[in-house]
Amino acid sequence: MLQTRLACAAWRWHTSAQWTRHCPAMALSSSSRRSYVIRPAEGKRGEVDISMIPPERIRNFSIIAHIDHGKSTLADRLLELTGVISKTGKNKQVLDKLKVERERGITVKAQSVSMFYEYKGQQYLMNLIDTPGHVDFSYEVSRSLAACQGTILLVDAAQGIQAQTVANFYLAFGEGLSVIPMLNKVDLPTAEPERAAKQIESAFEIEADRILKISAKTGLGIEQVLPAVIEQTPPPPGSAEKPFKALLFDTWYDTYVGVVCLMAVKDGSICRGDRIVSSHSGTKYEVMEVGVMHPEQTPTTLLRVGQVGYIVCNMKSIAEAHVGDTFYRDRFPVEALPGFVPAKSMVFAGVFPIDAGEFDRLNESIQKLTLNDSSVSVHKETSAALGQGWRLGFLGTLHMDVFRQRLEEEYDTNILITSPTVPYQIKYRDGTSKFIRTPADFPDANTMNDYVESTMEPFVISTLIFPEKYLGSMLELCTTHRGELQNHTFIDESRVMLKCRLPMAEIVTDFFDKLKSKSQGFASFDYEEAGYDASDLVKMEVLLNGEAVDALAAVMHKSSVIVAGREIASRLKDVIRRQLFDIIIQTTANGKIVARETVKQLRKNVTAKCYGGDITRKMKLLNKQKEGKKRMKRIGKVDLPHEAFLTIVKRSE
Ligand SMILES: Nc1nc2c(ncn2[C@@H]2O[C@H](COP(=O)(O)OP(=O)(O)OP(=O)(O)O)[C@@H](O)[C@H]2O)c(=O)[nH]1
Repeated sequence: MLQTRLACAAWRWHTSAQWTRHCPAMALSSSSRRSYVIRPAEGKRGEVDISMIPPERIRNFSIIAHIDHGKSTLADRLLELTGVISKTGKNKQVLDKLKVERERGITVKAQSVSMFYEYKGQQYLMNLIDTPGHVDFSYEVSRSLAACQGTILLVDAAQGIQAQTVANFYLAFGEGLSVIPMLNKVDLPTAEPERAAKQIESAFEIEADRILKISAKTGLGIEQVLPAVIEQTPPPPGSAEKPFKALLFDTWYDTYVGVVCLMAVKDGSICRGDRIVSSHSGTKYEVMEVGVMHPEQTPTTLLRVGQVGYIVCNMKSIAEAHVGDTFYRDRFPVEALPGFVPAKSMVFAGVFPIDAGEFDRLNESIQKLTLNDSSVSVHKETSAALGQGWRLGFLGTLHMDVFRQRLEEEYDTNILITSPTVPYQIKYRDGTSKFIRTPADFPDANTMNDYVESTMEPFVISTLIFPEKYLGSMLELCTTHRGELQNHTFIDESRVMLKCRLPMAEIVTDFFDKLKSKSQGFASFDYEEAGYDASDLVKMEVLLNGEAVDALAAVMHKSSVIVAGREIASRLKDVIRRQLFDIIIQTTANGKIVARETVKQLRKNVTAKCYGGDITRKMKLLNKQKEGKKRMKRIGKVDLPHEAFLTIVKRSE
């Protein structure tokens, strides 16, 4: 420990020109050497010590692309090429570590990995950050880009440019990153690399002859990828002589070591035993471990300027890790980095434990999971129907669904989640305003006119890219969702890019499903926020046997009330099981009843069909019924299944 500390201290005295000669690694015992020596690719000679790599030979880069264009598969090939994982032929999206990612085949969490690569006789440290493609996770992309100097823009040669290709290109361009264009999937019979290259040329003003053509699946052209990254990405800026300064850009919770912070070191170096300070809170911490992802957490002696690695320090509470925070060495304060614009929640949903006794455990699970996903906002909420819970804010409905799945699978929780709603804004006559995250807080229809000046809803500018033959149906889709066409342009002879201003609430419902079905899967879609506008909003309430259920209330545009009111009542009728009494379902808006349905009473004896005395069969049926009841919530006298709370969001044509 002391040895490491001395080595680290000695290290700081050396200029970058002297560093190889006086590398502290040389002073360490062979046992401590093991912790920072990483083997290069199979068949290559020797071992590589990460502290031996000067910043000029570090490249921090990411891969950005539209969903499914092959980022994670390309990452697999690069990890194989550099010997981080062996070439078994079985590696599939190795960096998609979460169960939810493997099940859904999508990346939801950016992952970083350090690799060594020999180029022109020199060892390079290549830090790759694999990012998600879906718009709901673009916050992960923008945070990751802050740790990089270059990015591979990957485009499927068969599909060409899609909506998220455009959005991610502009994110990288805005960050000033060097963009390395590549066409993937050239092995596909449907690939049209020349056409896709032309699209890249016309949309992003990138010369077609700069674009590499590869197949991440077959490995074709893979050997050109890292040389292109080295040639086209500048080394990380920063100085070895300046005091330590690092950007915290990701965190997660590790069962063994607790809070792990992923940092990009902007200046100086840090090692175990050092004391660091958070610019955000001023709290001091002792560094317990530093290391790189290779692909798992691999301890190293130090992290130095230009590197991307993790730090474990004695953070007691998970709330202390503030993504975007700048850390510096105790007694060597630095100017804080600008950090990140906080993620803005676009949809909110209530989360409640099915069993109220589970509240504390669920609270802890939510805290741990939000540490791994800082874009989720958390507020406590109490519902008359569902008791104590939380109102969580997400970046979109896929984000919400992934969070729910992770909460249930990784933390073994049994939760009830309500229909998502967008944040509405209420402007009052006294000049004040308020954001409404839950429909239950929407002003009462009877008294609203006395004190409310206007109700506002959030809008987005959406980008749709699709083959020309779908132009008519795409325009119709936008107008039926209260969209306002802004413009449309051709990105090549037969593909259209359409920009349209839409209320965010329309996207939360079923816009994406309809887009896919109306374009037979050929349209892609992305959006960015575009502020608030006044809108004629109404609160719809649901009454069960005359009792309003706050957790089922929804806010909607006046024009949707009749259709939505009928649909909600009829969907609830479909999902509520018959009980020992009639259940009257009513939907109301502005104090008027919009629709009414009845679930007729039924005495249900699940074992009735079991003639004879087969007790095991009876038990099986009773257990099955009990299992179903676990997901029920009793509202007054009525048992509501989980699906009842999600009926508000779905809408048919
Ligand atoms: N034929 C062919 N298929 C490929 C190639 N690269 C990737 N794929 C396939 O394309 C699908 C998506 O690949 P991923 O690597 O998961 O794509 P991704 O961009 O990481 O996806 P997200 O992270 O969810 O955005 C998988 O079924 C891959 O096997 C390629 O070069 N050729």
